[in-house]
Amino acid sequence: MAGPVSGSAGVNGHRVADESLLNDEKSMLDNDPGGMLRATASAGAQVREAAALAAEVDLSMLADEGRPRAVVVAGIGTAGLTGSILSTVAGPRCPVPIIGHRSAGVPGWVGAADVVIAVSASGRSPEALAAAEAAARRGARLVAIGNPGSDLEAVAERARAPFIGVPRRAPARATLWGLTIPVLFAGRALGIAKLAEADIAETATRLDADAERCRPGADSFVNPAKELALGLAGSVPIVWGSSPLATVAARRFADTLAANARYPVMAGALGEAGRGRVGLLDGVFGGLAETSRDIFADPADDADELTRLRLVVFRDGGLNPEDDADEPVAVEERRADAIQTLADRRGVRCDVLTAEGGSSLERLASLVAVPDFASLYLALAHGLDPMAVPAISEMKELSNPLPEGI
Ligand SMILES: O=P(O)(O)OC[C@H]1O[C@@H](O)[C@@H](O)[C@@H](O)[C@@H]1O
Repeated sequence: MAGPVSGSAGVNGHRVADESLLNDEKSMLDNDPGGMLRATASAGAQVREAAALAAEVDLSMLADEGRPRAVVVAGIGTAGLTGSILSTVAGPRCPVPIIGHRSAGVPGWVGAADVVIAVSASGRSPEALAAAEAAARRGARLVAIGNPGSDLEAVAERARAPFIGVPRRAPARATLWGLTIPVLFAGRALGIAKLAEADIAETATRLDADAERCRPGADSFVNPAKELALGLAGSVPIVWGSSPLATVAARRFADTLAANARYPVMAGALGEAGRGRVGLLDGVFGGLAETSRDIFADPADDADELTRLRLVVFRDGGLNPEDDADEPVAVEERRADAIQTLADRRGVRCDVLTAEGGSSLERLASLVAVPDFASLYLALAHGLDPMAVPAISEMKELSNPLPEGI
């Protein structure tokens, strides 16, 4: 296997994924100095800790004035994803619109009849801070979630708004569960999301069990995350979700594959993809790659050359008949079967993950846990530190205004 290369701009790694890098637990931990594997394995603990922290905060004032006109979940990156999770848990019959807002401030219509949930793992993102400030200015009910002692806590305090402090022990993207649970508590206090204690406990237990199956010491033939990562290696991953819940998990996988493993990914809802994006199965990375191959070429020669699509389908068996969704489960199921048939016809390999569990929170967790680990193993197989992402820091540096006087 070729050694690591130094790419332009000081980016180092192996161009071709090296499975052997996933065999030795100690060297994997050495190559993950920021502890992303450990942080990801703490998902179950994050759920329990965040539930305990959220339970200590009096959220009753959120419901004081009755049902809000709308709920805005403001935050960027992983914090922003919590808004989609709240929508999923609230379900298709939620009587109040839940709007994710992923840029600074709040939408222009937000006023005293609305609730703003401002989320930031660091408690420092300009987007969440501006949202909390704007909510307070406009007289909207506010709850803020993030790192204790942060600017966000100070804004909440000034606004006399509840603040749920979740200690930041890892980058935001490895703190998804610590941020999600308080957002769901706020949704429950508002009467728009059902969240039974048993659902929280079962979700935490499932995340623990998945972390155990995906632990660094478990070899790739018994470790579903290593298996998924190695299958995706060298491909262009396409991740489609069969239902709204599965689509949230698909988007999460795209985020972690891009940030941790630095792979280009397309992700979205299968229903919508079927009317447009599915066309990519016919192109140079899909069916055309198969037909254009020189049949006399040595397969070993083009193994590194030919970049192919790899489809990942997240299926949500839709176990909650009470959800009473607009689209019958059978339609989703047929569509998920169809895409697998189509991929097969084009010679595109396909991985399928099917949600498990009784509550929507647990089903979501069952589609997030293994892919989260897979994104880390894919990074490690390329010799990349899954935590330090130079492009994100450089992007921040380049887009920050110069200090005055320079
Ligand atoms: O959750 P906070 O701390 O506001 O960060 C929001 C986002 O910021 C970006 O710069 C990245 O670090 C993302 O991974 C993160 O989700």
